[in-house]
Amino acid sequence: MLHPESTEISFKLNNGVSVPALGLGTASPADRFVDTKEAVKAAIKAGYRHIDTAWCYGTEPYIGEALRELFQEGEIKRSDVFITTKVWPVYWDKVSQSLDESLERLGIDYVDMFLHHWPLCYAKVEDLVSGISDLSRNPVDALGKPIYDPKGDWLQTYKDMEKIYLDPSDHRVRSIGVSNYPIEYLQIVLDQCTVKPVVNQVEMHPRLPQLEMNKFCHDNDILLTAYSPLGSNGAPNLKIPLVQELSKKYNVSANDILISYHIRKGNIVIPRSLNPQRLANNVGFVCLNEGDLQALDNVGKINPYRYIDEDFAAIVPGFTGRDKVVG
Ligand SMILES: NC(=O)C1=CN([C@@H]2O[C@H](COP(=O)(O)OP(=O)(O)OC[C@H]3O[C@@H](n4cnc5c(N)ncnc54)[C@H](O)[C@@H]3O)[C@@H](O)[C@H]2O)C=CC1
Ligand SMILES: O=C1O[C@H](CO)[C@@H](O)[C@@H]1O
Repeated sequence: MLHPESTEISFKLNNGVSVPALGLGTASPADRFVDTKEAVKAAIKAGYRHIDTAWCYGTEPYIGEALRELFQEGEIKRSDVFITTKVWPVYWDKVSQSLDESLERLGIDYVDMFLHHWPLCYAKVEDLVSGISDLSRNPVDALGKPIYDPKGDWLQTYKDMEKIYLDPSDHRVRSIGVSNYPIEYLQIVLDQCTVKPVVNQVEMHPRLPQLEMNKFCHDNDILLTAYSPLGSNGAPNLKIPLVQELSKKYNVSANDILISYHIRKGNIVIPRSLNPQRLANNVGFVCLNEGDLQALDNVGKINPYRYIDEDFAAIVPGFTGRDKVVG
């Protein structure tokens, strides 16, 4: 049976904007920031039309360089590519400034999707102005404990994003959404804000199937974006026995199974790779059947496992703040 490639599938956000289902993740390790530029170029040449980044990743300038060259070479134009960036909790009350910094680094004048990265508020630290250092991104005290802003209000960040989105003279964002919001926080947004988030970007894969979140979001016309679909560093999810089994059954890569799992459920997915060959080879979409999807959900239904569960996140319901463990 013929299927489109994952790069050819798109969804409609609740504000009517179209989003390619497959995006390129760009939380590259610090020693490979520079390789992000070639990865973006390779991804675009492989058919990707969606790039996920964030102020805190430090990769925006490299993505910007790639885009500039792609535009100059006539490979794509700005409107052909969907760009997401995010506001980090140190900028919880400086949303407009964060957006401007991201746009400048990316070398573009609007983003397609602007997300609130985490519903928490960090304190500002002195070296913030000198760039994205570890401390400016994740301020900690002498004991290594996260320093939150006692006056912080995470909902204020979303409300400030709304103001930008709703201002008819401000064209910097085409849609706004959230990330790492538990259901109870999404409900607060639905009750107290005007603009419904277009997505909630959360960790999601067979070991963390997010079934309740998936139902809540789809019932409320919010898409999910699955981050760390391969299990983050080292791609441990590729080794899940059922994923291996399905890859044999459908004669595709394990990567294609993990990506198709989300797209088949109507969700966006943003795997990361800096390897041009993998980027080109891993765009196969498999129309997994209901039984396959349920079996994949069952992998983590009873004992869900988060790969991204950092110290600072412990104050967000559902996160424990334990150190990251790559399983
Ligand atoms: N909103 C948020 O808080 C978060 C968002 N993200 C976003 O999601 C993206 C994806 O998540 P990540 O945690 O980066 O991990 P991921 O689950 O995409 O896995 C990346 C790892 O898999 C490896 N890999 C990729 N393709 C492979 C293949 N075919 N075979 C073998 N290994 C392969 C990569 O080299 C890398 O080590 C990020 O880059 C970022 O854009 C990630 C974490 C948190
Ligand atoms: O997006 C993100 O990436 C890092 C981990 O890779 C995490 O802290 C943040 O949410």
